[in-house]
Amino acid sequence: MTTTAATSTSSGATTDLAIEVWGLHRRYGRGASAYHAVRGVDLDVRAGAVTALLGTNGAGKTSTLEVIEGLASPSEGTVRVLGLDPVADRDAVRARMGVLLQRSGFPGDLTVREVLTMWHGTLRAPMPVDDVLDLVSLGERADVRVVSLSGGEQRRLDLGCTVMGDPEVVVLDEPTTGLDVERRRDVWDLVLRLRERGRAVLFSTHHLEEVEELADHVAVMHAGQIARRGTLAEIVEGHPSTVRFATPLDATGTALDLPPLLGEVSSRGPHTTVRTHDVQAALHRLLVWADEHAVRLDDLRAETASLESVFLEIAGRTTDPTSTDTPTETTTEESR
Ligand SMILES: Nc1ncnc2c1ncn2[C@@H]1O[C@H](COP(=O)(O)OP(=O)(O)OP(=O)(O)O)[C@@H](O)[C@H]1O
Repeated sequence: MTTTAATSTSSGATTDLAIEVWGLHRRYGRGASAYHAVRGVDLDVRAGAVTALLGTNGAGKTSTLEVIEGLASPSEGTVRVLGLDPVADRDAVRARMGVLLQRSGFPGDLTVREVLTMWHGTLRAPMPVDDVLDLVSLGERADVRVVSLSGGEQRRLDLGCTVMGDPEVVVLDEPTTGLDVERRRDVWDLVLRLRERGRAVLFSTHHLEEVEELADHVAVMHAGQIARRGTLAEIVEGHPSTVRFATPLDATGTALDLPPLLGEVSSRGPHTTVRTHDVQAALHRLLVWADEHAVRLDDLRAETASLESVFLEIAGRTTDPTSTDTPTETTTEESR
């Protein structure tokens, strides 16, 4: 069965947006000591697509997801899940949304099968317990008590409960935390299967490779805001590539004058970095210049823009291995 969630807008038109967030703010506490964790987030999550909320620790991912999950009200802004308010219409939304929290609280003395059977009883049209055990590879652990499960097994049990009701919308807060590489891949497969079935999946993560593997759309969150969003290609597009090399010196140890290199050139300690939108031309100019001047370029490296370079820049760091040094010079050379 493949279904696509379609919800009605206020104008009566249908949309394939399963989750819509406009101008979301979330503050903890009141008055002068309030902490403003989410600062004007807009987000769309489509049916039949996987959306990643990628962010550093404390970026505000969980604070945002909790509002979408109906566990907290927005301080400001609007959230709609399948066209409904997840707090005011909580019962209607919960029947159609599966949620994986960062931590679950199943009683430790219940077995895996007992937990799944208990959860089964709370859902309208659940999958059989044995199917869920297979789906999350816990068949052989069915009679083990929750307290004796490893962290990864507990995570898979949580995930089993999340998908047992075959929800139209699935929200996963860091679904692969604590899982080894093999189990992480199992979760990825599960997410992709949900997408094939037309489900809308929103997950938060710190893992770049998880985003690259799974996400159709990415929202990069930092300091309570969405710093960038779009497809992976859209996010990376427009971000400069880098060329790095040990700063060439003359016999007296003075840095040689470089040719125009089609980008922003900066020197940190013994290295020079060029950030450019035309890495091939910049490299060509550099190598021709080095040949003509009989200069050897040590530690020469070229790196095209990637999700990692975008993410690290947003997080306020750089991929430059010499970045702990103090910058000594920055010039923009397009105009030369
Ligand atoms: N109940 C709370 N009271 C006060 N501050 C809070 C509360 N919950 C979260 N915060 C703060 O809000 C900010 C955002 O936290 P949140 O858990 O949403 O971030 P996150 O992106 O999910 O981080 P992580 O990846 O580490 O889970 C953090 O600075 C956090 O300390």
